[in-house]
Amino acid sequence: MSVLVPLGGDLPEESRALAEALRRLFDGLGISVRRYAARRHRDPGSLSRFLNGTRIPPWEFVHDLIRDVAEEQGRAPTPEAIELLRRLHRTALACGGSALNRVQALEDELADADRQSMRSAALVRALEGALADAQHRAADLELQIRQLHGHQDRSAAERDKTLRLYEDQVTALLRERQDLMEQVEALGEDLKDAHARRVRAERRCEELERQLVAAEEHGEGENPPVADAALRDAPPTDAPPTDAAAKDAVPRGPVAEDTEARHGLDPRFVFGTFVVGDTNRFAHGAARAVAEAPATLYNPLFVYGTSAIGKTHLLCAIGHQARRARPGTRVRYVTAEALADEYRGAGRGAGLDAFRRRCLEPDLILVDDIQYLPDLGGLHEEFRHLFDELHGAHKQIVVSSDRPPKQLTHLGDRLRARLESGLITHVRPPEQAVRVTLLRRKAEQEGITAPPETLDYIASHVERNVRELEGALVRVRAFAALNRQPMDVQLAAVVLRDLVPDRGPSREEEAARRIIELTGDYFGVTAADLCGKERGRALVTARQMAMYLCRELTDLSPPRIGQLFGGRDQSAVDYADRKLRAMMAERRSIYNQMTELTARIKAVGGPRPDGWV
Ligand SMILES: Nc1ncnc2c1ncn2[C@@H]1O[C@H](COP(=O)(O)OP(=O)(O)OP(=O)(O)O)[C@@H](O)[C@H]1O
Repeated sequence: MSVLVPLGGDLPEESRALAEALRRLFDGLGISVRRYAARRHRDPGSLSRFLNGTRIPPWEFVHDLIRDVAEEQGRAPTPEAIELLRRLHRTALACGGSALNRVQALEDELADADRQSMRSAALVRALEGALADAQHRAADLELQIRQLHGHQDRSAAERDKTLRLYEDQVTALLRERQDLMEQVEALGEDLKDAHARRVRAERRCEELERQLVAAEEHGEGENPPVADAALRDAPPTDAPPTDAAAKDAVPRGPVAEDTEARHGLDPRFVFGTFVVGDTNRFAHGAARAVAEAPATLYNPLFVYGTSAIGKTHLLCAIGHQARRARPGTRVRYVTAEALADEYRGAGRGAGLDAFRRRCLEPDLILVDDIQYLPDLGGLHEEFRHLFDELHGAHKQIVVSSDRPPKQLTHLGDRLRARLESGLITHVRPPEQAVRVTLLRRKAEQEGITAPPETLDYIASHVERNVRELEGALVRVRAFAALNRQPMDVQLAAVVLRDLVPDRGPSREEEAARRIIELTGDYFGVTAADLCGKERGRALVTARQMAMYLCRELTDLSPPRIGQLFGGRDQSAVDYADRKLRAMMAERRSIYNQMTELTARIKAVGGPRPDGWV
């Protein structure tokens, strides 16, 4: 029988809930903690801590336990049971508060995103194969048809004869060709969807990797849990400290967190922190009007523009303001991608009904990035019906996209017509004055002291994307700190040289490219693989080695190296550096490979002036 350890009274509720569920599962095994620990080669002490809620186990442990119990009882675990425990586990980690919990949660999430990315990649490959097959077959048919027509063209007498002879065949071929063309078109659409999904899954992986690196750095050596409240009440790192922001700011703390989780609005994105200029004044005005009087003026409101110019910010600001103006307003912010996931998970019958209820519940629904809404065999039509019902019930709909409705051809004419039926506003990349204000704010938040001319310089060189703009400031500051130099325009110019396009590759860049090629040759993969997104274990290690070598053997900055590796972030390069150092110290095989590879690179010779090769 299991040894039941009493749950501690002062544990966070989430850990208690998880521990209780684990204990119930464990009871299903009908053996003691000690025997189970021996069977699974685990420490009985930590097993007891998992079961009494004083430590949160890794997800693999929970998963193993589910499987063992199911085996013991002779039936497979239901997906619902697994999903329920998964949710409990995530919640417990999120509320656990320690840096270790956060790292673990991120690792779990990364593994999920990784699986999703691999599934999408496999789907893309399968669709590409099917599409190529269909196209070949269509070309084949075309040839056959032309040959038959050729027969017919020989002479009038012969044509009549051959026509009769081949008529059935030609008709059959034409029909098959028509079917194939339709198939090709459908496959092309599916492929586009799969590509988009894959890109998003990869972006998610990269984002999670960055967070993981940051969490690992932050949590190095840290084991004692941070107080829950302290963690949750901490202000967001980039919350602007302006008066306007403070006035608009959404109250934080456990209660606010709970409601944020439900309506999905980012607490930082309020009107008070939105900088208005000529390029977004109209969109901002429309957004304010909708927030003050939902479903009266512009319904739907459609906001479009390129990446990172404040669309999500505006959508969330509408949501916050509507809730503030009319407490009790039910708001929901959702990305098209999340909506699609929900639809996919809903299935048919009761699941679909629940999905519809959730969508129809809010008084104000904000759908971000509608261009990513896949059809999934019916979602476009479903969304159209939901749109009609929401609109008919005088509920406000706000939609964002990277292009105007006219160009959203894949959504179909009827859905597009609805998106066009309200007010359409275009947000353009911010002008210089707005960019400078954004930089000044960012500098204030981050405690960066930079002369105005440096901010002007950065703003005039990074024009199209606010994320990149703010990233540039952070990079200039980091570079200045590392080199103990003032943040003047000359230094900014050096750093931004890496970011500003239209330069031919420098000698250093050529050297890095050579390193990438030679590393690829060494591991039997191409340079494109190393700079690509595939994430097999062997490929990841090879990629990290190449990054490490670029860092060691060239003078390129980490951000520039990241860019050469398919536009990766500096954190990926830093992570590769740390990981490789650790691996070389621990594994002789890696040390040997690095030595051999370095020798090969040096032997081949290269363009670097100081003679490294
Ligand atoms: N005018 C602005 N005022 C204040 N912050 C802004 C403004 N424009 C963009 N930002 C900031 O830039 C970042 C990116 O903006 P946001 O996420 O809203 O972009 P987006 O247009 O939705 O991009 P994407 O299409 O890639 O999702 C956010 O931190 C946002 O607060």
